[in-house]
Amino acid sequence: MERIYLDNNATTIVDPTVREAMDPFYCHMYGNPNSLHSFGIEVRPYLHQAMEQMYAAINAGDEDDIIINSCATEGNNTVIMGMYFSLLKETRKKRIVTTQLEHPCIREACRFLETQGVKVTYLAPDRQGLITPEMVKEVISDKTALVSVMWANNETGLILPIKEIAEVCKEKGVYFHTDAVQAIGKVKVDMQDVPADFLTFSAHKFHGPKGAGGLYVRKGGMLPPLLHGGEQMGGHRAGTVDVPGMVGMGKAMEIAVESLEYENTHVRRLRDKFEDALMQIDDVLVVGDRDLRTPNTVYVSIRGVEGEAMIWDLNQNGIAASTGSACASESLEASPILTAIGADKELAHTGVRFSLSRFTTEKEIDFTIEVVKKAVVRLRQLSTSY
Ligand SMILES: Cc1ncc(COP(=O)(O)O)c(CNc2co[nH]c2=O)c1O
Repeated sequence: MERIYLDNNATTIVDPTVREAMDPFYCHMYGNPNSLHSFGIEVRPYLHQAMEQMYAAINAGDEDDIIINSCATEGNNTVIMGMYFSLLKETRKKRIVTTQLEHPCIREACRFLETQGVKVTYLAPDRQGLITPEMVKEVISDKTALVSVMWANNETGLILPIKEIAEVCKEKGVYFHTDAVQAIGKVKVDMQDVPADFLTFSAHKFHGPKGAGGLYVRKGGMLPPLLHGGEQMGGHRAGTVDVPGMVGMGKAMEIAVESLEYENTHVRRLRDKFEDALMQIDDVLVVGDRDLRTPNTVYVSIRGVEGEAMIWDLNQNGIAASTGSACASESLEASPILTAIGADKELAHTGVRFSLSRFTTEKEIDFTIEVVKKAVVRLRQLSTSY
């Protein structure tokens, strides 16, 4: 059988339709959009179309901004560092509230600001693995400059109550940022319904190209640029625009929103079929209520089976999964989410994440179920603790 890719929360295949849309901008229409001659002018309508697709995909207001950048790591750093230079340095607002669930690019940016004298609160998830609006309300003060909470967790797929958290922040007059990397294309993202001030996304998470990302800034949101230089993106992000990347991201975002129904029916059905099969195995813990998770993700702990050992076994059978965020896959620390929900230390090291996509087939899921069952038997026989 062909290799099976079940690590879509790490990155996704570029949709062939997206690739087709990108192709002309490598060797045919390759001008710099800032150039005044025909080579530059001819690409601009395609960038405008891409912007229109992105605005429509998240229902952004006409006076809101979407700043095109290289990835969500850049977008998240732009928000965190931008807050520091626009608010934290100059005003009495010296605090940031975020969570222990965030991706390393949020946590590490906050840790850097702590070395600059900023006080950061890292909220711990509850026993269900969630951050609640009440938790945020409790720690917000008149010194809080920014609250940053991810829309959906990359390891477990757990969806956080972003609308309610954004409403708490609006009521308190505190800027709110959400990292929506794992939400776009999986749940509805509507900026007229969710009063977030900033939102970040990354094209390679929804079948667009790697190296393209976006930062939504609601009208009136002031953020200094992270990258200084030319006048691109209205001075909000210097650097020659990645034309094929931006065209690809716009097309991918349009398709991702059109595919929401498919993700939440067909992909969800395959995920649930896989999860039901996992639950037939003794001493297995699946993190989070499946109705509170993105439709493509299942994070499972199998007692007596080290996460890395399972990943190796799967890989030997041509199946790609992960122990969690690839950005942190080298760290052998226990998962904070498993620790927070009360999983014992042994279980907290056994997490394996499977993340499907609209390209996953039922045949692939059926094959993976058989491989996992055999791997559990084999690895438990080798275990000294099971
Ligand atoms: C929630 C979240 N935020 C930010 C990022 C960083 O995005 P990038 O800058 O485009 O790379 C990721 C990537 N998450 C993962 C990358 O590999 N496995 C993952 O779970 C993510 O899942």
